Amino acid sequence: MSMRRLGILGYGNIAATLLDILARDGRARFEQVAILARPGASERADARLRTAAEVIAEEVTIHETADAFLAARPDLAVECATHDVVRETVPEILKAGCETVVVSVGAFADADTAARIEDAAALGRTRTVLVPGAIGGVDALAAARIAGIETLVYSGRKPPAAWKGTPAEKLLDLDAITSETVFFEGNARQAATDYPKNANVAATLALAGPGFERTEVRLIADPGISANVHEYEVRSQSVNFTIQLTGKASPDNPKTSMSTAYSVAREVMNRLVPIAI
Ligand SMILES: NC(=O)C1=CN([C@@H]2O[C@H](COP(=O)(O)OP(=O)(O)OC[C@H]3O[C@@H](n4cnc5c(N)ncnc54)[C@H](OP(=O)(O)O)[C@@H]3O)[C@@H](O)[C@H]2O)C=CC1
Ligand SMILES: O=C([O-])CC(=O)C(=O)O
Repeated sequence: MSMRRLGILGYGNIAATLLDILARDGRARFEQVAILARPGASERADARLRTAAEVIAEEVTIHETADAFLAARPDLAVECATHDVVRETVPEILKAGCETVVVSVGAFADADTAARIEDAAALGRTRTVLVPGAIGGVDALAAARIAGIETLVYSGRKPPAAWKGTPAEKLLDLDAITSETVFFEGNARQAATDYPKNANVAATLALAGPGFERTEVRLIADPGISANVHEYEVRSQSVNFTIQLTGKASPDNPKTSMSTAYSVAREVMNRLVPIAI
């Protein structure tokens, strides 16, 4: 296939895991892997990503500006950074005509960001692809949306440690709770806005399903589990279904399910193989 240069925005847990997965899988071989790091952080990115990237690429380059990243002419960019990167940088990448896979899907809860991304993709005559990430069943959900969705109720349940550094800290004592505690009930727009590192799934379900306002979300801290449990129930004109995924937490980031990086790897691999699935 013709994908010779891979670009990665971000150098954290998902970026590192993605490169490890591709290196272990062995099918991916690139002329270049170009990485966009935060200004001043290229040494950290280098230490974290270079070894695995060198297994799959002839050349590995680390850049600190979008212009320098684009000068590497990536055939595909993969965003695995933050909502800010989706808002500030992804439009530039798209305008330059580079297809971009986005994992920080919650950024689309901001209507202005969503409009900028859409305009940028049209200007660049390319597209952005939102990965399912930590959730599954997005194919069935997006198909049901065409028929008409009546209700979608989602709950995201994680161990208390995964909610550290979020507004949940002000709503409950994460170190002291002894039973599962629902601390957020609202729509997907509010969830994705208030919990940018923990409610990307809510945004994905909203975008594939009935929209941000009509996607009902419950967020739960549960001291009785060690995994990230995502569950949703859909009622639609064509199909009703319930899905539950128990995602193992990433060793490097308990907020992020390990399955997310595999979902991104699938998206990349599907551009390298003759039969995509
Ligand atoms: N769609 C889904 O199902 C899921 C989505 N996610 C989302 O995926 C994203 C990545 O997750 P994860 O890898 O676990 O998070 P990490 O925090 O481990 O990694 C994020 C990386 O992005 C880097 N970064 C921050 N700002 C910039 C910038 N301006 N330019 C380049 N890099 C930048 C950070 O650098 P530094 O360390 O210097 O801050 C960090 O290395 C998050 O937004 C997360 O919310 C996560 C799980 C599921
Ligand atoms: O990785 C997960 O379990 C889901 C997650 O963080 C998110 O939805 O942002």
